[in-house]
Amino acid sequence: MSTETKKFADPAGVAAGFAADFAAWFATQTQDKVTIALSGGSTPKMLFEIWGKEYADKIDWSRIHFFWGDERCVAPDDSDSNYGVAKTLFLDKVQIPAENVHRVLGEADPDEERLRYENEIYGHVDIDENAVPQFDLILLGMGTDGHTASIFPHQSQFLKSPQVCEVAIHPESAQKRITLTGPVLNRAKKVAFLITGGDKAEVLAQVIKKEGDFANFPASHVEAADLTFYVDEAAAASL
Ligand SMILES: O=C1O[C@H](COP(=O)(O)O)[C@@H](O)[C@H](O)[C@H]1O
Repeated sequence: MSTETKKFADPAGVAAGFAADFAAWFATQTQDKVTIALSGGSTPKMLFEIWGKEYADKIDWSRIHFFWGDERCVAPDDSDSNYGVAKTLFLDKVQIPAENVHRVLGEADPDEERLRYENEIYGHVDIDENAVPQFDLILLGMGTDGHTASIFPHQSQFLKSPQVCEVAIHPESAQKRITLTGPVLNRAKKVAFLITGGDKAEVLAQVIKKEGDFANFPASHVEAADLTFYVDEAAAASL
């Protein structure tokens, strides 16, 4: 297992740094189909803008199949939709076949969609000997409460779920979400966290140093074979 932390001056540096590493990594991927689960929230927006503007012609997007690590149970045109954000900033700006974009149907019944999305993943992603899907790359973020994907501290049982996806509930808004579970995050060939902002510094330090309250933060439990934290100086202030 290799874990690395890459520090950049600011959020723009994090996005540009990850985009450059991503292009170099993608160039090493020889398989026909590369499977990637995207993160949501605000942090990846700069990355999506960079992909849409600077990498539209530099990456063969048609070889990539995109999924989501988590999605809010809202319509795709809702400003809360993780898919909607990626579509506007990036997917609409690159040459990618519609069938390569595997969105969570946030507008559907969450329990039915959880199962449908699991099957969608099983239909396109390599499966290991224990029936756990193995994405080539999973992008993650982290909330100020240490949640990652939509695995929140009050639903930490999802870190060990036998299912591919679970229906999560946001602790404050009670918004339902569909999230990948811990075993799927940990089975990915490569995981990259993008984390920015001083409000995440204390939690990030505990997650990376495995100190203090780290065990209560779901992000601490991501232990993929190849794990990199892309952080800005503000988030890294307590490292
Ligand atoms: O709700 C979510 O939160 C995390 C962190 O989001 P951010 O806005 O602080 O970047 C995100 O990684 C997750 O995908 C998202 O749905």
